[in-house]
Amino acid sequence: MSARIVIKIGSSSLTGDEGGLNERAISYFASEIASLYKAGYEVLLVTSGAVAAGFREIGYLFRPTLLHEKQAAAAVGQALLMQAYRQAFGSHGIRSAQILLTRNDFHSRKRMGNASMTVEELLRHGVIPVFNENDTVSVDELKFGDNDMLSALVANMVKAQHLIIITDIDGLYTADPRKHPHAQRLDRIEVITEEIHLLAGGSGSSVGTGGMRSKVEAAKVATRGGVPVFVGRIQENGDMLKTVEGQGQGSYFDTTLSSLPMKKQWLGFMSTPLGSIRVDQGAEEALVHGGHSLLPVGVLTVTGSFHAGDVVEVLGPDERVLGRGIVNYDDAQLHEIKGLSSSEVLQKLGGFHRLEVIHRDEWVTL
Ligand SMILES: Nc1ncnc2c1ncn2[C@@H]1O[C@H](COP(=O)(O)OP(=O)(O)O)[C@@H](O)[C@H]1O
Ligand SMILES: N[C@@H](CCC(=O)OP(=O)(O)O)C(=O)O
Repeated sequence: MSARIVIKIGSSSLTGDEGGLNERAISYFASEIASLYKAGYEVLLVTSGAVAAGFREIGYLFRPTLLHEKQAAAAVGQALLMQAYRQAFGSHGIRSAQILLTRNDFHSRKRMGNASMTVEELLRHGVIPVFNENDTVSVDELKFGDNDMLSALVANMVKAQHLIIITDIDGLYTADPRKHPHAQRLDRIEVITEEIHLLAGGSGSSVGTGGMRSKVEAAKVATRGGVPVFVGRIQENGDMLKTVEGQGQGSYFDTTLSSLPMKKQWLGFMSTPLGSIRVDQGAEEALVHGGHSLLPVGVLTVTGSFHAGDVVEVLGPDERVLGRGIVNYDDAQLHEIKGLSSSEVLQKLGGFHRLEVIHRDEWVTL
């Protein structure tokens, strides 16, 4: 199988503050992608830009901020975006296809399976799948918002060899260089620590959404799924191939030593938690560092309404998210047994129940 590359292009690289599509940029990116394609890579594109491309045509003076206005602008702009890519790829003899997804589609393993089969079929026929969020049906609380996370989930779904996130800046700096001109670029990031997260700020332009923060989040998800990530800029002929070969202008994020199997990727990054469980310091230590299961004795508080088998989020004593797991009790039972020792739980519920609240095999540290 030839190497698979997922490329994400942000709004800031495709449009200016005044909106509308920069056709020159699209044809440049298409020719760079065509060079990868012709070199034998399987390419998948995740593109933003629908809202930015459409808002002027609909009559808004600035990029809208209200959900229904963004959705209307995206409905106009998505067609313009696909038309531009279709033409640009077509001039290199390459066909393209549109795939619109929502966060919800990743929650359901069945829908993800269908999306994945469609993508495989397109690739088999040499067609480049072009993804964006399905803005019309995404509701605020379930939106990707920016496409960085969408690109990470797509990269994991297709088991890509690289995720290339193209933006308007040449990588992650020690601070936003628009505000801190002396900031230094980080060329290689082996582990995405809390400090790395703190370096990354929001968007610097009025058309971009997530800024560097959402790119680092996305890099974390992709690298934990075994996909190395590049975040940076391309601007000259041949830059895309150079970037894939490790010579790009930007930051490279290495994969983690033990990448998560698909089941745990789903649990950690795609599932919907139906409640949360706050645990004490000892339980946090056991779960996060000790590789142990969560026992009732460590549970402090329980929120939400869930059944055994559902996904819940686990918080530390300070309410920081520690991870997610599949819970073995429903919320009412858990309220009854929280803080109890194992023998007290056995007395209360009898010996037929699994003792662990979350088994370590069904747990992901985030
Ligand atoms: N530490 C940082 N290093 C580099 N860029 C940063 C940093 N923090 C914030 N940014 C901002 O992130 C912007 C890129 O994100 P964004 O505007 O969302 O682009 P895109 O539309 O490509 O997703 C940069 O232009 C920059 O202003
Ligand atoms: N789905 C939206 C993405 C919004 C957006 O700005 O994303 P990004 O440029 O990746 O931060 C669109 O196409 O306009």
